[in-house]
Amino acid sequence: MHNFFCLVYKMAQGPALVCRLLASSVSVAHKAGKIIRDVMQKGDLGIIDKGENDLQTEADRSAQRCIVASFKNLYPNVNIVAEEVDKISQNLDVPADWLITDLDPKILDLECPKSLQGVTEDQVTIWIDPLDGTSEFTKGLIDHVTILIGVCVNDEAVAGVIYQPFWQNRGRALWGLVGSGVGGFELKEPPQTKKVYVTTRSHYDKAIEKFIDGLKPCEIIRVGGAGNKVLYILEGKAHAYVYPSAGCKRWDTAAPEAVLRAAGGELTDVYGNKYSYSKENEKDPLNKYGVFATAPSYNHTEFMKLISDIQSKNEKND
Ligand SMILES: Nc1ncnc2c1ncn2[C@@H]1O[C@H](COP(=O)(O)O)[C@@H](O)[C@H]1OP(=O)(O)O
Ligand SMILES: [Mg+2]
Ligand SMILES: [Mg+2]
Ligand SMILES: [Mg+2]
Repeated sequence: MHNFFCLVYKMAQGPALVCRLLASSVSVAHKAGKIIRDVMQKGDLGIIDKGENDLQTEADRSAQRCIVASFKNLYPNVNIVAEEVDKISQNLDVPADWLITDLDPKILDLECPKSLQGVTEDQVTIWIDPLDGTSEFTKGLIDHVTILIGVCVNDEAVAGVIYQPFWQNRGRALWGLVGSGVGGFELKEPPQTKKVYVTTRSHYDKAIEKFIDGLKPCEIIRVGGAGNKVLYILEGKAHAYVYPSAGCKRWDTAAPEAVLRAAGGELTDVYGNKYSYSKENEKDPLNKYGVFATAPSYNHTEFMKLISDIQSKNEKND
C-alpha cells in the first residue's frame, strides 16, 4: 500500500528535475547540432584565436547561444557555465526557433535513481561545451566534433549528453545517467589482445610524448576533442584516454565523465582524484592535473598505479 501511495505521489509530481534536465539536454543538442552543420555548410567559419592554439568559430558562438538561452528559459534557477565568455556568445537574444522547450520523451520515461529524485535547481550546475574539438572543426575533421552538456549535482557529474553533429550527416545524441544507464549507442568492450590508448591530436608536445612512450608496448591513437576520446572508450576502440597535461576545462569533462561513469567507467586526474563540478569552479575551471579515463572493464585503480610508476620514472630521469 505504501508503494502505491509513493507511485501516485510521483505521478502527481512529474519527472524528477535531473531527468527533465537530461531530456532537455538531448533536445537542445539536436538543435545546436543543426546550427553547427548549417555554419559548416555556409562555409564562413568566422575563426577567432582566443589564445595560443585555442580557437573559436561562429559555430561555437551560435551553438552556445542556443543551448544557454534554452536552459535559462526553462530552468531560471539552475547554475550554467559555458565555455565561450565573449559578448557575442553571451548574447541570449536568440531567434525564437533557437529556444528549445521540447523534452526528449525517451529520457523522461527513465526511472530517476533514488539518490537524485529530490535534487533542486539550486544544487545543479550545467557545464556546457558548445563545440568540443574546435581545432579539428576548422581543419574539416568533423568526425572529432561533439557538443557536451553535463548535468552536475553539487560536486558530481551525474548526467550528460555527448552529441555528434556530423554522425551519418544527421547527428546523434549519446547520453548517460549515473545509476540508471546509457543510451543512443551500443556500448562495446575494447579488444582483449592489446592495450589501446587515445590521446590529444592538437595539443601534443614533447612532455606528453615522453609520458605516452612510458605506456608502451601499446597502440596510441591521436584524435581531437575530449568528448570524442571518451567515445573511443565507450565504443570499444580504446581502453583509456590519457592526457597528462593541463588544458582541458570542466566543460570538456563534465558530460563525458557522466556518460562514462553511467556506463561503468571512470574519469579522474593524474592522481586518481575526481574533479569537482560545483559552481565555485567557474572562477578556475582548469583541469590542472590532466585527464585519465578508463573503460568499464579496465581497472581504473590499477591503471592509475601504472601512471604513477611512469611519473616516478620520468621524475628520476629528469
Ligand atoms: N591547451 C588547451 N587550450 C584550450 N583548450 C584545450 C587545451 N587543451 C585541451 N583543450 C580542450 O579540450 C579538448 C580536448 O583536447 P585535445 O583534443 O587536445 O585532447 C579540446 O578540443 C579543447 O576543447 P575545445 O575544442 O572545446 O576548445
Ligand atoms: Mg575552445
Ligand atoms: Mg572542449
Ligand atoms: Mg569548445
